Amino acid sequence: MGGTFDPIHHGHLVAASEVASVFKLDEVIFVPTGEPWQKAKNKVSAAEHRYLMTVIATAANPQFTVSRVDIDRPGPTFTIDTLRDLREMRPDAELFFITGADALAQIMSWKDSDELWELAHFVGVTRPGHVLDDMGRSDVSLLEVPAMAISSTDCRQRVGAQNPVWYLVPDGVVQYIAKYGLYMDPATDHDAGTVPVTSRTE
Ligand SMILES: Nc1ncnc2c1ncn2[C@@H]1O[C@H](COP(=O)(O)OP(=O)(O)OP(=O)(O)O)[C@@H](O)[C@H]1O
Ligand SMILES: O=C(O)c1ccc[n+]([C@@H]2O[C@H](COP(=O)([O-])O)[C@@H](O)[C@H]2O)c1
Repeated sequence: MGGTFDPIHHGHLVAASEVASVFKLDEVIFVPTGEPWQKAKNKVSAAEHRYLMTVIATAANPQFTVSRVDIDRPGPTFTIDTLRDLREMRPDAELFFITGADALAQIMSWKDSDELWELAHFVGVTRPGHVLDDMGRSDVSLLEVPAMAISSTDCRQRVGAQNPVWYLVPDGVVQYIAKYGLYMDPATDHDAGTVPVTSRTE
């Protein structure tokens, strides 16, 4: 499952869990984007913060892992590169790409969108406020997941307005946001505080 995860929230986790169960997946790899080129650059938190929040949020589930492929690859993040890298790392795996209704609706604007379908099976999940459409493709599956009307935008705005994000994001992520002072000033860049250094492996 790819995402900017700024921050990761329970909508992401419920969607991943439901797809894993229905499609009997061995593992769900969360892949935080490096530079999400379709989002305003100065409005996205440092990749290390987003990566670490994703690690914290997924730590309790043995089926969930986090990959650095997108944040370690320089330049804008394209899913075509994500899937090629994952395929190289896991040549025997059958890949599924989990995406919400809003992201799926944009897929034809993604880089090399014609070639994406050969690299993975796409699973589009329902998301409150968005229409889920498989674009008539047999290589896209649609899945209704428990409705979680949560967005990262809303979580950031709540922190900026000093409203709680408890139970919208995992507890450890609430604490991480407070520790590094993320999203405190909605008028400025999210990249507040010192970015922790992590090792550059998968
Ligand atoms: N509440 C949700 N239910 C189902 N899918 C979701 C939900 N929130 C996000 N997704 C999906 O998860 C993926 C990553 O989303 P992303 O990290 O951009 O979160 P977001 O909440 O949409 O962020 P933002 O509000 O900053 O745009 C996308 O495919 C998106 O459609
Ligand atoms: O490949 C592209 O051109 C492309 C353009 C926009 C988004 N994506 C991917 O879609 C996923 C969700 O992105 P986002 O911006 O909604 O967090 C994430 O894995 C992104 O890398 C991919």
